[in-house]
Amino acid sequence: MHQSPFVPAGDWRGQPFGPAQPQPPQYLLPWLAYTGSLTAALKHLSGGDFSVQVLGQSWQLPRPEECHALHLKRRSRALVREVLLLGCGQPWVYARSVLPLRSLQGKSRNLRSLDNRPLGELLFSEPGIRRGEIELNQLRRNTDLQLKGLCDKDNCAWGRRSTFWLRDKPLLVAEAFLSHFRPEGPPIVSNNQ
Ligand SMILES: C=C(O[C@@H]1C=C(C(=O)O)C=C[C@H]1O)C(=O)O
Repeated sequence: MHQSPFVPAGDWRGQPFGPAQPQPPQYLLPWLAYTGSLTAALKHLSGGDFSVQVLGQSWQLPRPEECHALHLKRRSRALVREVLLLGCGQPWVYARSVLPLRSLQGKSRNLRSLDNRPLGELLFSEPGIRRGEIELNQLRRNTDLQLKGLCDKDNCAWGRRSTFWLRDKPLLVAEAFLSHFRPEGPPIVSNNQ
């Protein structure tokens, strides 16, 4: 049984976080709020030394909070894709995408067989793609798994999630920025990406 390396530590919340909430580190704020393609920004930051490592991609029952976000009935199955995005050979981002069957029909069927092509390259090439609100959360590492170099001492990573609408069908994408990810500035995208 595939175990997910991360689970949400709290509730997903829109921005800005209230003063009583734990605050993300300053250097991550522009990356957590970034509405463009994270893939394109990571490719620029890594000087092109970027790759996707697929941890798992299978038809599953999404988590209750994912079903709620996708307005899915509780017993609906979805294609759950979990990846690590690596920059300069280091794991920079963990991503979990939940793709309902009804969103993977017709022209969107190609999303079923992405392999190690980045989901973002396909989504952001679609002229009609829309992105909903970005919500933030801390994701807690599943300590049953021996995934090294992913979190700081508190076993948590700051993450975000948003729903993409492709041909009016929802896709839920969550990303967590890992301990190796230490950008010196905000996301920048090269002109040719
Ligand atoms: C949505 C994007 O796609 C990225 C690539 C993913 C993948 O290949 O599974 C998942 C989430 C994103 O980090 C993006 O680039 O913004």
